[in-house]
Amino acid sequence: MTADDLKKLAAARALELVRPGMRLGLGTGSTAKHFVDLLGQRVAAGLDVICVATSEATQAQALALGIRMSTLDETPELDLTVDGADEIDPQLRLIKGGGAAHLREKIVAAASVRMIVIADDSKLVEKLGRFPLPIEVVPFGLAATRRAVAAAIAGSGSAGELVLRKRPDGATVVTDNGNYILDAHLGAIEQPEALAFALGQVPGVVEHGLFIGLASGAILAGADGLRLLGATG
Ligand SMILES: O=C(CO)[C@H](O)[C@H](O)COP(=O)(O)O
Repeated sequence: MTADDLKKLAAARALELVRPGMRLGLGTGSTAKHFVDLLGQRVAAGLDVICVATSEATQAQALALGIRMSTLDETPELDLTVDGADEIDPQLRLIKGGGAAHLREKIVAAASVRMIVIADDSKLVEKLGRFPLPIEVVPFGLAATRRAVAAAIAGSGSAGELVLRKRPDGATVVTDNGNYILDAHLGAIEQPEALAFALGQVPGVVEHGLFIGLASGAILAGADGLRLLGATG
């Protein structure tokens, strides 16, 4: 099985959690895309749900599939969000934002009674940090914010290079919210909670990709089948 087959397997298992009338948060990325595709098939067959997207890309995909879309202003509480992740540790702490969508993803997850993570099992790590930690920052004052972010990282016991995220054509990546992404190459994050707190104190940081205490469960697909972490019933 390819990694993409595994992502689809995890997405299909998450679809079993969906009930008629649910208010759903729809994640972003290649794994979440499978979930939205499968949900679209169920909607075409008559399932009635209302959804909030975590990115413009997911919004466009869902609308094209005929899924009824709402906003957090109209629907401020969601029953279930299904989203991918870049890394998942055994305590269900996550790194997200590889697709630059972690600000909306975090807002949507926080508005949800449950957040279920779907991924292939290569995303499961003992310690977060091998994947660069995305930090969304406002363009104004970038150099000053960057220095403050570096100081916050050092002060919370981590170290590593900060790289302004670029597109393949060399242009700076701009998020759906008009901001930039600094990717922190940290290697291993020994104290995720301390780092999350420190980054949250930096003016100019809009949101970082550490998701702590947000995921209720994870569905991980591997060559040996599905592995469930936390509450996935
Ligand atoms: O956080 C995300 C986007 O901001 C994605 O969920 C994360 O990057 C995983 O993506 P994929 O399912 O394509 O591996």
